[in-house]
Amino acid sequence: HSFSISESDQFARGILRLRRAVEEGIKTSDTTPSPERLCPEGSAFHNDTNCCHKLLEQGPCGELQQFYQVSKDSNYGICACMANADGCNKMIKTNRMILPGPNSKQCFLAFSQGPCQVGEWFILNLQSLQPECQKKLCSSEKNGTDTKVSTPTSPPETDVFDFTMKDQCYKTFTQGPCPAGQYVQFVGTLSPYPKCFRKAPPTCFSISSIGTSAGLPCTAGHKLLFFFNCQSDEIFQHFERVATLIIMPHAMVTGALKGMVALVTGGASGLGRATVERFLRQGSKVVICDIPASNGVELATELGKDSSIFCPTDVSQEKDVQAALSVCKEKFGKLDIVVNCAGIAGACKVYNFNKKQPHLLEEFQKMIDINTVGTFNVIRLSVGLMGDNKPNEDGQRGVIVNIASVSAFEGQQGQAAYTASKAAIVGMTLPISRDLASTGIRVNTIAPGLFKTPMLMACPEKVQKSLAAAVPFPSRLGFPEELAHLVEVIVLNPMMNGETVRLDGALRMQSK
Ligand SMILES: NC(=O)C1=CN([C@@H]2O[C@H](COP(=O)(O)OP(=O)(O)OC[C@H]3O[C@@H](n4cnc5c(N)ncnc54)[C@H](O)[C@@H]3O)[C@@H](O)[C@H]2O)C=CC1
Ligand SMILES: C[C@]12CCC(=O)C=C1CC[C@@H]1[C@@H]2[C@@H](O)C[C@@]2(C)[C@H]1CC[C@]2(O)C(=O)C=O
Repeated sequence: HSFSISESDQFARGILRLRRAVEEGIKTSDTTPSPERLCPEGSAFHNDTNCCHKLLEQGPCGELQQFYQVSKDSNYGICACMANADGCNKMIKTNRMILPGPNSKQCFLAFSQGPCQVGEWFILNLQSLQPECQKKLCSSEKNGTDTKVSTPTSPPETDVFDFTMKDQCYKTFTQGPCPAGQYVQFVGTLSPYPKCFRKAPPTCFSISSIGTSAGLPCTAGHKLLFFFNCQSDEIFQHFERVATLIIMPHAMVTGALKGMVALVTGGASGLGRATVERFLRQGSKVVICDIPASNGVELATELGKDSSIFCPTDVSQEKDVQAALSVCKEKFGKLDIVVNCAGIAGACKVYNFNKKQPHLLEEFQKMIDINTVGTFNVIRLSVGLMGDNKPNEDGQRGVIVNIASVSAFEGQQGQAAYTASKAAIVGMTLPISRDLASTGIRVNTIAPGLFKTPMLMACPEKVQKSLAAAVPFPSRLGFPEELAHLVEVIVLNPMMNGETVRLDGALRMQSK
């Protein structure tokens, strides 16, 4: 028999089959290449595992997929070869060490599958080059003749960084170079040398690409997705889902909005902020409108002054919106997209029979003022600027996306004001789209269900849980990024006009 094994990503399995065949005494033809030679370019065969292992960038450890760990207070390091090749479950054990120092013993936390279990401390002994595993943490007691025994109270932080992408940080959810549950930050230019944090540092952010398991804390074969900004736990939870789902098409960066200019109200928080970040990732410029007390200034600085700008705006005020539009024109020259995310919520019954107190009229008016009048105000003023755009081949000059709520259809108890304010947005969508049709401006509305944003997080935790449990599938709160994805889809689909779309996991809200 001769075997022809393609160099696909199934290569590892192919080799195992070949080996088994050889063991079973089936003769291979003379032309059958050796397993070593079957390894695709960029990988190397390893006898310990019977697999081809992908090669990483040459790091200080040599040829296989490796991690290099250096203790906080010395140059002592260990190379742990833990290439877990596709289709191959075995780990290559640690077999090399770089110990450029005197005879020494030192404690390390095993953070990858090396000779010790993850989470165990081990002592490196230069003479034997064999680590001893210790169930306990290192103490300050002297261990052996030579002395340098660190007493880490937290896992050692590496101080060598090298990675292709910009600073980023995410929580490890599988056993990677940092223990699960800790945050990892990659910095630098060449290879995956991590820094482990117990908590995310205050600002850690940035790339937007899909990585693979190679060298990253994700199980082999899984894809790992990096998002912009990982300041909040929401994003980390998102990562966990990505790891289990393997792919997340809605997070792909396509550059589809390149060259466009967008104005997002309520852009400093929650759904608005996710939309701002997505738009920037997809190549557009963004004017972030939010109230002066928001963190819009810091956000725009963090996201980049060339492509974003914050305008302090109360959407219900004509002069504020005019000022934001002037800034938009001055800085970016035009306006293509408006997303009306600004909004407030609250809960108050129409009459409190215990206190004999009616719903405050000002409260009702304020809700309508911001949610409804604000949305209308931004639309009526911004279409003037959009109308100046040169129409595209479809005659389109701009797109408006409003954010209402499923409350517009199923308002809960205490939601008279909020529901009225959102139902009005749904109601105005069609007539405004008709008003603007001849100018080539589309208007659509999204009615979100329950999304994990500061607005909903303001509810008691018990309420959040019961609200999330009421969502049929997926039975959880939505991620702001999922809403932002729909905004982009609406912007990109030229036939989508005059419509309100629910995004709610089939939720139909109950009375309370
Ligand atoms: N989070 C959720 O479950 C849902 C939210 N929505 C709607 O989505 C929109 C965004 O809400 P979230 O991101 O969840 O809340 P959020 O509270 O995180 O964000 C709302 C933003 O609007 C800003 N804002 C409030 N009043 C403003 C004003 N007068 N002018 C300009 N900006 C103002 C706030 O400062 C804040 O940054 C709101 O209209 C909300 O009603 C709808 C359905 C569900
Ligand atoms: C009324 C809710 C739930 C009960 C509570 O303790 C507090 C609330 C105030 C914020 C409301 C809550 C719920 O009705 C869902 C909405 C209306 C929330 C504000 C946004 C909200 O998530 C939404 O619009 C859902 O469609």
